[in-house]
Formats: sequence, structure tokens, C-alpha cells
Amino acid sequence: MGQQLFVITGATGTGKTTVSRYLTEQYGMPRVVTHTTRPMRPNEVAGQDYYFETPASFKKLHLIESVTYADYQYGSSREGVERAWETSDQVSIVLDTKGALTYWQTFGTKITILYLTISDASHLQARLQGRGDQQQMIKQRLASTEYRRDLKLPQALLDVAHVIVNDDWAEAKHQIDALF
Ligand SMILES: Nc1nc2c(ncn2[C@@H]2O[C@H](COP(=O)(O)OP(=O)(O)O)[C@@H](O)[C@H]2O)c(=O)[nH]1
Ligand SMILES: Nc1ncnc2c1ncn2[C@@H]1O[C@H](COP(=O)(O)OP(=O)(O)O)[C@@H](O)[C@H]1O
Repeated sequence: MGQQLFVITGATGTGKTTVSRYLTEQYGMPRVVTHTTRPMRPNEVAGQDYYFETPASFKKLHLIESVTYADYQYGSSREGVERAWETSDQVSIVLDTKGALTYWQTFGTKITILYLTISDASHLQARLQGRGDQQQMIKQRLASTEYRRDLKLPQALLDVAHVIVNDDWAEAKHQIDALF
């Protein structure tokens, strides 16, 4: 099959990180660690969940793409992808939909896109609270244009992405297992 990159995308709280962890545990697939200027959440580990950057250190990085999401910067490097591919032919990366589009245009057939969604988006706030996000961060996130944008799969990815409905985790896992 050769080198493959599984891009996990979707709105905040839909389960992108949960899916990426499952792919690591179940399929031994490492995740590409990306960079962000957002503050670290409780339970996050620097260098494992993200490389946490200051605006100044972020500016110095050599990134293939970067985005602003709810007022913070996020970005990924080709070196990060190559490094993950050194340990496994199949790796995953968690991106917003804008990044997913860029990766599709950059890596073409090496990419498989999983788009996470949920039938009733009003449940997302409770999921973010359950995750332990600060109330102010949740408000800022849910008010962002990026959040609203990512609730819908971009037109250009309609025929490309595999849609996983994550209303129920056991059910979502079945969909992922069927795909693999
Ligand atoms: N384009 C792009 N998006 C990223 C990158 N790293 C993380 N993201 C996305 O940025 C958004 C915000 O991430 P995060 O603050 O961890 O929030 P979460 O989605 O609620 O877990 C999510 O859609 C991530 O998938 C990156 O390097 N590039
Ligand atoms: N199907 C589900 N039902 C209920 N809670 C879920 C489900 N999937 C994930 N969660 C929980 O929702 C929260 C957000 O999931 P997460 O994977 O961090 O989302 P994302 O990375 O897309 O922001 C986490 O606390 C996670 O454990």
C-alpha cells in the first residue's frame, strides 16, 4: 500500500482526538504532532499532544500550512510527516477542514480523509465541558467562524472524505473498523 496519511478532520468536540488515539491503540498508527500557540489544556502533554509555541517561536517554523483557528495559530511541517512515516507507513494527523483541503491538494493519493460529525451539534458544548475545557475557551471556540465552517464538509471534499457519524462511540468505532 506504501505510505499513507489519514487526515482526521471535523468540528471541535466531534471526536478527532478520540479517533486518532484509537488508530494508535488499535492499528499502531502514530499521529503527526502539530504546532499551536493555544494554551495547553489540563491533561495535555507538550511534544505529545502539540508542540506548544509562542507567537514568536511559531513565526520561525518552516510549515507546509498554517491556519488561524478561534484566534490561535496552528501549523504542520513536512518534516513532521516524514518523521512519522519513518516509524510507520500508515500515520494520522488531526487538522481543521482548511488544512484537510491543503493536504489533499499537496499529498494527493497518499491521503485518506475521515470527516467526523455528530447529528446534533448542540451536544458538542457538553462534550467540551466533559473534556475539562475552560468555559471562556469553549465560548470563544463555539463563537468562531472556523467552528461554524467545520460543521460542514467542504464542497471540494464531498466525494473524497469518509464521513463518520460519532453520536455513539461504539458505533463510530464500527464504522472505522469497517473502513480498515
Ligand atoms: N490546518 C491545521 N489545523 C490544525 C493543526 N493542528 C491542529 N489543527 C486543528 O485546529 C483546530 C483546533 O484544535 P484544538 O485547539 O486542539 O481544538 P479541538 O478541535 O477542540 O481539540 C482543530 O480543528 C484541529 O484539528 C495544523 O497543524 N494545521
Ligand atoms: N461518541 C461520543 N459520545 C460522547 N462523548 C464523546 C464521544 N466521542 C468523544 N467523546 C468525548 O468528547 C470530548 C471531545 O472529544 P475529542 O476527541 O477531544 O474531540 P476533538 O478532538 O474533535 O475536539 C472528549 O471528552 C471525548 O472523550
